[in-house]
Amino acid sequence: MTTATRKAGSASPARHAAGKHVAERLAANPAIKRANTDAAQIYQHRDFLSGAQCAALIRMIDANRRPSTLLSGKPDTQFRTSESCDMDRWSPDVRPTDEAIAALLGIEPSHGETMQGQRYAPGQHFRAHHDYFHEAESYYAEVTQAGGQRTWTAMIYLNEVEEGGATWFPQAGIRVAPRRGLLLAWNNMNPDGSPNLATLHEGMPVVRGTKYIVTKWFRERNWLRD
Ligand SMILES: O=C(O)CCC(=O)C(=O)O
Ligand SMILES: [Fe+2]
Repeated sequence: MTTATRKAGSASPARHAAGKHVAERLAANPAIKRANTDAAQIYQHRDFLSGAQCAALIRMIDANRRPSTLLSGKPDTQFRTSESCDMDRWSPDVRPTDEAIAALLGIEPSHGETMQGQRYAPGQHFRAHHDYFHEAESYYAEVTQAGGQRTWTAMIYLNEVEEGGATWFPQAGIRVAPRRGLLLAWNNMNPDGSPNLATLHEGMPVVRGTKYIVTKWFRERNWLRD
């Protein structure tokens, strides 16, 4: 199966350019390892954050968590059972990490949505989904008004989980276990800038322990208004 056959929406020059630019930058970084698949562009960076930085973000998530929501407002409450926390991007505890992620990928910080923290207790999960917006969904026009389509996702595991909680890409055949400080990033688009079906992924249930991550989604254009 080639990536070219796995489209789920329109291509775009901006998405194509973002894919190429970021992939070239990551390929040139010796700290980055590409996952062993052609189905999607998936990358890892170990120890992207220090233990102290992870601990500070965990404290913030614990203090501000609320039930996670879904874009589509799906009535299925079992789809995403974790808790989330919107982080203040201008806070001195958040901004350096926020900007370091953007710099690693080579994307303007203004294309990034507000960083979110996620917390999964035993049994909690985020079922298989795409991070890009589906063109056929009723929410599409509204959510793409600021910034357009989502291009890259970056997430960082903030702690070790005793059992479970891996991030699984069933179609790309990649499974990543939580490890403190590990950054995982992927392009939600195909090289031509169309949504890549094979980026389907799932936050598998935590079995023992608690999983903490931060997630950052980037857009093809400015998401932040001046
Ligand atoms: O928890 C995970 O491993 C995946 C999280 C995720 O897919 C997301 O936040 O979009
Ligand atoms: Fe996701």
